[in-house]
Amino acid sequence: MLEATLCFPLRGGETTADEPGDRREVLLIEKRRGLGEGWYNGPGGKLEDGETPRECAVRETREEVGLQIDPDDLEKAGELTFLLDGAVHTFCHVYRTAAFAGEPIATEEARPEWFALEDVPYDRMWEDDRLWLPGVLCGRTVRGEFEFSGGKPLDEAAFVDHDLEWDVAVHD
Ligand SMILES: Nc1[nH]c(=O)nc2c1ncn2[C@H]1C[C@H](O)[C@@H](COP(=O)(O)OP(=O)(O)OP(=O)(O)O)O1
Repeated sequence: MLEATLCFPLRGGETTADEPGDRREVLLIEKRRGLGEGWYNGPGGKLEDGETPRECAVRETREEVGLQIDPDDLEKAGELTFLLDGAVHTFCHVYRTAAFAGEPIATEEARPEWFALEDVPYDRMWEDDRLWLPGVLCGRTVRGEFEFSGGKPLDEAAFVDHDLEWDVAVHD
């Protein structure tokens, strides 16, 4: 089983009487290699030896788009289990943060792009994202299980079933 992370940096959000509503933006990456290549997702990746999930989310966000994040500023938002043909493929820790330093830059791994929350390109993301990411972006916590079938790699398997629990306690 792989352990991995996803991180969703958020910016903006000042509302006025004239323009109420959630006007925040989320930083997504268009992945240039690896699992989910060509799709949008948050920055993230697999844990390295000896690394905590929080450290991994900070490192991957720095390596993929050049943003600096203090690990204490990450807010844990979810725990997702991705199963492939009945076996756990990846356990993924999901974080969000409104605190970071720097401007996103494109790297070999990723092209960053800010999206208004109502314009998140779910048709160009993993099929499961539309089920859990909207809640995560508006501050909720989630625990989810997502089943894929049809053999490796996971991004070519069919998404067949899911189970979600909202507003759960998630640690670290
Ligand atoms: N069904 C799914 N929905 C989703 O939103 N993200 C998923 C997903 N299945 C995997 N991921 C994410 C979690 C994690 O951030 C990433 C893992 O992909 P990879 O193994 O290719 O990692 P990386 O491309 O970052 O590789 P490394 O840099 O070598 O760690 O894919």
